[in-house]
Amino acid sequence: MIALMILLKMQKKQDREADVEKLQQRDYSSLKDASLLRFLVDMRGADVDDRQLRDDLMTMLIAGHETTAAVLTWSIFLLAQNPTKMRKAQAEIDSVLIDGAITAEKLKKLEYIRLIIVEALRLYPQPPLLIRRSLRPDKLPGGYNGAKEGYEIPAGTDIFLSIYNLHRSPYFWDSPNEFEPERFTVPKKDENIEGWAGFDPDRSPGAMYPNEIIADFAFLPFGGGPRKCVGDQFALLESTVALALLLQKFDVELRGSPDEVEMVTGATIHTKNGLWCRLRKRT
Ligand code: HEM
Repeated sequence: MIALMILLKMQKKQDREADVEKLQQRDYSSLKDASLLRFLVDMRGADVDDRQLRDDLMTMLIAGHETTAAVLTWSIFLLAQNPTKMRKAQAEIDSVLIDGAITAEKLKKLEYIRLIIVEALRLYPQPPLLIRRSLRPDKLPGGYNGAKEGYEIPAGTDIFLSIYNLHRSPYFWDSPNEFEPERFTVPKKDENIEGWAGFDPDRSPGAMYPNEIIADFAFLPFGGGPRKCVGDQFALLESTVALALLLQKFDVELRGSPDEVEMVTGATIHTKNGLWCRLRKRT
């Protein structure tokens, strides 16, 4: 943290010497010290205090780093227990990444890899809880099997939405605890669940992943509404590249039983003692 504060001071000092218009037109690709911190300092201007900058940086680190690390961990955990699905993923990778570097075009074609990642987010949502505080008194609808008259919410109430439970609810999902990336390719009717419109990919044509609109908010891998994740597309691309490059080169097995990999929850769901694997180079 001290190192971070020193870095902040150095970056802010440089800004005082630059003029504002030049800052706004700054070409980051040609900058010697291009970094997220540099960008935040530029955009926030000289008035912002160190605490705010530190908080912004921590938000980006936690929001963008822990979450992506967690989804990759659980994707590997699930694949290692499902060798048939791992081979299916590798067949897709082998047919798409034939030679040369990964390009945007090739990435688009790694559809099964993306489904694996979002299925891992269904089973292990990051974060597992979304939290809201009501600013005004409100009334929430009772929902399916809930109180007919709905729920009064006094001002100042903290509301915890368990996305973990929503994503494993038998109302919305067949075999909810099973790892089944293929489930997202099939539309699902509303199953007479009052207030739910079912799962319909036609609701968001061309979407990069089965999003909250397609699932009518039964699936919130990146949240929804005004506070939805700003990094969803980037996160999915980044995770696809990482997972594809790993599976292209290695077969992965768990070292030990899956039950030994205990979940610990906080801002994200992570493993208690890491995910110990045996990697075998593919021939
Ligand atoms: C797999 C990776 C990721 C997952 C699962 C994820 C998930 C989420 C979720 C569920 C929210 C909504 C939180 C809420 O409603 O309270 C959120 C917000 C946010 N995410 Fe992500 N995220 C990921 C990656 C990223 C990346 C890579 C970045 C930045 C580059 C990022 C930046 C943010 C920010 C800044 C917010 C707050 C948006 C706001 O409140 O206006 N996330 N993320």
